[in-house]
Amino acid sequence: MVVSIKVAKQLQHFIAGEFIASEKTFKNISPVDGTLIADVCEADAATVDAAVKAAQAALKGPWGKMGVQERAAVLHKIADGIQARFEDFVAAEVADTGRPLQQARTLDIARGIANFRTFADLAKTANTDLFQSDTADGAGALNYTVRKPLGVVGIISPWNLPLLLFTWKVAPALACGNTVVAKPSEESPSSATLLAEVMRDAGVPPGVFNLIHGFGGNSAGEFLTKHPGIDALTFTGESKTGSTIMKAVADGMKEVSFELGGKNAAVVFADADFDAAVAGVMRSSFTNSGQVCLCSERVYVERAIFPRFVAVLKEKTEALKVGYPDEANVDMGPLISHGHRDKVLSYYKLAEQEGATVVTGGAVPIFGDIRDAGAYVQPTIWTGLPDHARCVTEEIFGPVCHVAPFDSEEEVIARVNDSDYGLACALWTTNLARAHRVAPKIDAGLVWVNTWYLRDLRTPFGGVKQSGLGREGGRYSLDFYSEVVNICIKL
Ligand SMILES: NC(=O)C1=CN([C@@H]2O[C@H](COP(=O)(O)OP(=O)(O)OC[C@H]3O[C@@H](n4cnc5c(N)ncnc54)[C@H](O)[C@@H]3O)[C@@H](O)[C@H]2O)C=CC1
Ligand SMILES: O=C(O)/C=C/C=C(\O)C(=O)O
Repeated sequence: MVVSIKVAKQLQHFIAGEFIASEKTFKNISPVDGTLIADVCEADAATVDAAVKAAQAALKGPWGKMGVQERAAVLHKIADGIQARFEDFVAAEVADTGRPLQQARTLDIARGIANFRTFADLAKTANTDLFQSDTADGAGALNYTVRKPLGVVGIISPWNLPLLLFTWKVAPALACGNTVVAKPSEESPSSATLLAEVMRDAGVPPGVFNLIHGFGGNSAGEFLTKHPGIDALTFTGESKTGSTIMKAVADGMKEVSFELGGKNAAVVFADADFDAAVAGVMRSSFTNSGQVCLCSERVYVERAIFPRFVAVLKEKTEALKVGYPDEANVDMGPLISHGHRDKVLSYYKLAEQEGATVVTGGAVPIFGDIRDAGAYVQPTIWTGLPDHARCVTEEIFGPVCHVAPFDSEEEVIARVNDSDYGLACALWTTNLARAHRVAPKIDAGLVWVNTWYLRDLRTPFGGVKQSGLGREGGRYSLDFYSEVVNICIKL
C-alpha cells in the first residue's frame, strides 16, 4: 500500500511561464520503501540566472502594474487551483515524505490553500502608518507610509512541511507585488512542481513565479543566494544553513528572513490537566515523525507527577501505529530519507553512550515487508540525561524526547532558557496566573499554553537566538516582503 504520485516522472524547473528541463538530474526516492518517485532536474548557475532575469522582467510587465485587489484575486485563483487538485497535492506530498494521508489532507495541503487566501485578504485590508507631526511654524506635517514591492524575492524551503512552508513564503511575497525565484528542498520537489502547474493554469503572468530544483551548496540554492539580481532572501531550514546563507547574501546587503531550528521545551506543571498534557506532549514530540521545527525534544515534568507521566507517555507511545501513509489510523510514517535516519539513529546511539535510560524505542522497527527498505525509526523516549548532554542540547529532528523532572518554576524557566535555540515552548498548567507569569519569561518566539502548534496566520512567527531572524505572519510578512517608504508632507 504505497500512494502513487500523479506528477510527471521528470520534475522540471518552471521559468518565465514554461517548464524547462536541464541535463543534470537527481533521483527523488520514496522514504516508505526506497523506490524511485521521479527524476528531478538540477539547476546550474545559468538556469538560476535565467530564472532571476525572468523574475526581474516580470516586475516590469502586467504584474508590476496590477493593484492589490487584482493581485489578491490572482492569489485566490491559485488557492482555487490547489483546491481543485487537492488529492494530487496530497499524493505528491505523501509520496515525497511518507507522512500519513490524513496529515497531508488536514495540515499540509489545507495550509497551502489557507496561505494564499490569508495573504490575499491581508494585503487587501492592510493599513499603513500615519503620524500628524508638530512643526515650529505651527502648520504641522503629515507622515504616512506606503508599501512597495521589494523586487525579486529568493525563497529556499525545507522538506519537513513542503507545501506549507513553501507557500508560507510564496503567498505573501506575491501578495506584496514581488516576483519570486523559489527552490524547494531536493528531498520534496513534487508539490512545488504541481504548484507551478497551478500557477500556469491560474494565469499568473510568466516570470512572476519561477521554480528551480536542486541542492544547497554548489547547486541551485547557493547560486540563488549569491545572485546579485535578488532583492531579498527568505529561508526556512537548519540554523547552520541559515548562517551560510547570511554570509552569501552579505555582500549584496539583501534583506533576509530566517526561520531556523529549535530544541524546544514542553513544561508540564503538577497542576496541569494530566490527560491533556500527555496528549499534547505526544503531539508535540511525534507529529510528522518529530520533523517540525516546533516539536518538543525536551520535556520537563514537575517531580510530583513525573513517574506517572513517564509511565503513561510510554504506554501511549508504544500504542502509536507506525506504518504506510495510507493505512487506516496510522500515526507515524518514516523519516524523510535514509540520510536523515542515519543522523537520528546516531543520536539514538549517542543517548545510550551519554547514559540515558531508554524508556521506549531507540531502534529501527522491523516490518518484514518492503517498508524495511524505508527510512523508519521507532518513536523514542529517554530519561536520566544531564541538561548538558548533546542529546538534550542539539536539534535531532526525529520522533524523540527526553523527559526530566523539575522542582520549581524558577528552576524550570532557567533550564528551558539554557539553550542556543529559542523557537517555541509549550506550557501545561491550569493556573492562569502561573501561565501569565511564566510565558513572557521564556526565551522563545512562540509560547503556547495548554496547546501546541495552534496557528493563527495573522500572528508573528519566528525564533530568537539561533532559531531565527525576523518574524513572518500577518502584517510582519507584509512588512518583510515590502519596502516601507515614509512620505512626509509639510502642511
Ligand atoms: N525547519 C527546520 O528547522 C529544519 C531543520 N532541518 C534540520 O537540518 C538537517 C539537515 O537537513 P537539510 O535538508 O540538509 O536542511 P537544510 O537547512 O540544509 O536545507 C533546507 C533548504 O536549504 C537548502 N540549502 C542547503 N544548503 C544551502 C546553501 N549552502 N545555500 C543555499 N541553500 C541551501 C536546501 O537545498 C533546502 O532547500 C536535518 O537533519 C534537520 O535536523 C531540516 C529541515 C528543516
Ligand atoms: O506553521 C508554520 O507556519 C510553520 C511551521 C513549521 C516550521 O516552520 C518548520 O518546521 O520549519
